[in-house]
Amino acid sequence: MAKKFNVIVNVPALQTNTPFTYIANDAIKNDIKIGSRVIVPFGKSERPIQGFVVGEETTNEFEGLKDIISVLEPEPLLNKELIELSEWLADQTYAFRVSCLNAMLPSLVKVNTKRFIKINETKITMETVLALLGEEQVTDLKVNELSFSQQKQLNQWIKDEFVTLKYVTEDSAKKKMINWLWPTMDLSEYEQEQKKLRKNATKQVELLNIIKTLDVKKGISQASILNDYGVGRSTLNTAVKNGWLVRKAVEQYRDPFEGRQMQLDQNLALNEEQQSAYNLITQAIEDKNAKPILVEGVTGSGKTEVYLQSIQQVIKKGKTALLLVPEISLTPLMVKRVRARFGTQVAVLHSGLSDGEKFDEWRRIVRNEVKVVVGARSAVFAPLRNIGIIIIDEEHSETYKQSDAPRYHARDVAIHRAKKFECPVVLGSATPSLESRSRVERGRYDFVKIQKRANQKALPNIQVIDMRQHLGDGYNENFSAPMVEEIRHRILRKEQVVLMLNRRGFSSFVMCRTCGFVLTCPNCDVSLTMHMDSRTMRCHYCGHEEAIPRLCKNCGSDKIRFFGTGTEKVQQQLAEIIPEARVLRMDVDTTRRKGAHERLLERFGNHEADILLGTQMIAKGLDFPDVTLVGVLNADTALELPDLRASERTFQLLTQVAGRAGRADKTGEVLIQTFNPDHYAIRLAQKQDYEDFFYKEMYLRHLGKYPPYYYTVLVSVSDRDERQALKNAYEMLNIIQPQLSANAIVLGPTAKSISKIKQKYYYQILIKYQREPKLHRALLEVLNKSQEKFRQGTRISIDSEPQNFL
Ligand SMILES: Nc1ncnc2c1ncn2[C@@H]1O[C@H](COP(=O)(O)OP(=O)(O)OP(=O)(O)O)[C@@H](O)[C@H]1O
Ligand SMILES: [Zn+2]
Ligand SMILES: [Zn+2]
Repeated sequence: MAKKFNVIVNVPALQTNTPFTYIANDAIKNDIKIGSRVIVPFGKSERPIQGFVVGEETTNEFEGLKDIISVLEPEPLLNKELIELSEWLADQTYAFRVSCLNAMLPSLVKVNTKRFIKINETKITMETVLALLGEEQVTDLKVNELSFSQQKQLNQWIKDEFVTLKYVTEDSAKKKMINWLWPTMDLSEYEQEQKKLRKNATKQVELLNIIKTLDVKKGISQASILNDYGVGRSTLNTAVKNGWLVRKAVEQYRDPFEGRQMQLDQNLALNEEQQSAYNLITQAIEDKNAKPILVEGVTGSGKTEVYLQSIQQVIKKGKTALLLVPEISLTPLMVKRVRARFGTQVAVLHSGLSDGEKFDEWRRIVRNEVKVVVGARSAVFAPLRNIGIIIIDEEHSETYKQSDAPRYHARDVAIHRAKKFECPVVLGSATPSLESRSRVERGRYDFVKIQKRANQKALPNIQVIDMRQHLGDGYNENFSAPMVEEIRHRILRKEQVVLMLNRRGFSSFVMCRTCGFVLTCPNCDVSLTMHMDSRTMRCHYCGHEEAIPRLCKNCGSDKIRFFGTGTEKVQQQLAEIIPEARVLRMDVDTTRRKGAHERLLERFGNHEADILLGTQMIAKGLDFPDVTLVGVLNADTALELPDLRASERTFQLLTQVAGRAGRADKTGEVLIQTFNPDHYAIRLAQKQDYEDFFYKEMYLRHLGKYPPYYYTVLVSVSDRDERQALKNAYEMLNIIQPQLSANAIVLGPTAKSISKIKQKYYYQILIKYQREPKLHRALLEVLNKSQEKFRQGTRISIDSEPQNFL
């Protein structure tokens, strides 16, 4: 008996939350599991498209159902738990189910449908068809590229059945296959073979001698025989023909750590505070308690050591662990530390990997070959089974919130998954988000503090330099006299310095020096802004995101300049003031190439430089024992932003970067240059008093009716026709408003801060609320409406807990 499955189809134009039912015939029904990717026919044309199996259908109705064409892989990339999670995620983030499923998978996994022309050679010759259309069109038909006369002729041929259109699907997820060779005979048989050879067949003899040394079970890669042993290709082929060796293509994982050495290390003995954090976590593991635990530990308090030992405990129990870090390519040190403890049991997922590497790491996880996954935001969907702990390091980081649909926060997803697995979620930070810290107050999270540094030293002393008074006493606008003096001292003492140029709030863009091309958003008429945290170019208006280019998109030149980082200029100024200082610059310009970030840090660690000069990317995670001075050149660039979290972000950044000083035996010092020395975010960062900051900021949020006192949701509407945009915004308001109580605050519809972008007008509605039980359904209705509006050209998006309201 054939089976039936419910499939969510991947048609971008048809954003749906409802699955369609398909039949799985006897040949494939046993290969299909919940989570499998399948190819199914869709629509009138029965175009083959990709879909995700989300459930089995058990009714007896087969009428009118179509067959599943094929299954894409024997072991599904998603499992039942993740399929269920996608349903929850769609509901929580007001996104369509298929966007959630796509967001969960590594980017490589996409299926493209191609059309080609099949020629009926009894009626028409291949030459005639090729003459009209050309080979490219015949193998990959793109009707929109044909002239009208070509289209007309083609349509006639189709009618006359001279040709037919066929579909092929191409899965972009490819395994890497390599040739492998195994010996087939035993030693005496090889001796026999050798005797049969002619005297001058020296190459064959040599090869036989190599074969005799091979491990029968393990075999050897063809590449190794050719390159390491210098065997000729034809000699090898003859050997295979003679039956001396058997050759097979085997799958090989692409290893993101290829060629890098790994030194295993050992547990450190925990100090008293670390021990109590560890005890709280391991107790929760024992009790299967999924209540999140906030670990508020000052910089350098040894939180990482606590994570590692907790993970070890989980592995001992035969379970797996998930460790999220802000954007892992920025914290290679963290990956190194995890791998030093757990070796090859670790898989890594982040945007710095190639698509192929990501795909392979993903499959290692699917096949239960790893125990620990370290990754950035989207790694929260890693298909680990039997999870025993989820840790979110630097839990306050804004990179955990995705700005495109599905607009999820990794913390919320982690908490949801942890409930399923009955395991603890550990949120770690020196400066927790207000959201998390306030949940501690309300008893929703457990809480433990680590107040002392692991080295038992005091936190570094922080001095604030009022730049209004020091303007002109230094050498230029970036360096005050005290800053220069302190840097000189360190260089004399052969200690190291970290200098940060705060770029938050500055817009940085990319220009080609050869042709002057500026990278702009494909949707809007604005230049894309560089984001160091996610290493992408982002459009601030539509949320479009793409990789930072290496070559000019216009002329292909590699002479690309990144404007606005300012670090280059500061580096020149430093060279004039302190010519003897050796400076390493770390910004998007110097870290574009894969692994460059890591190499720079390694060189700094080896004392190949005295000063590490960089943007925010140096604020997190660095742990260098000889850094005794941290200088912040400009603390306040972000304070002026119309962003409700401006103070919180500034406080977090300053505390983080200050924490890079004095982490080992030597005492650390921090200098902060600012034009706003009296601002509370700067004063409290100077005291490194998170708790004080928390209460002060909570008070202000309370006054302004902002998160975490109020929940927020932002509904945005855009259209080419301004009246349509506004009209639709009101229509959405009319769906939402009647469902709200008098306590909710509705702002808008108002035009966005830049209201017209590339012929499109933007309006938004912001809702602030505390308890509105009917709001959720109203927003789901808005989502449903958005599908209908999409066809009419209006775009509607819903962002729950937006990161900013601009
Ligand atoms: N129990 C311990 N005994 C000795 N050294 C320790 C201990 N725990 C941690 N350390 C060392 O202290 C330093 C700081 O630890 P770690 O980087 O884990 O702190 P952290 O809290 O994660 O810091 P941050 O939040 O600033 O990145 C590291 O060099 C680490 O090896
Ligand atoms: Zn845009
Ligand atoms: Zn160019």
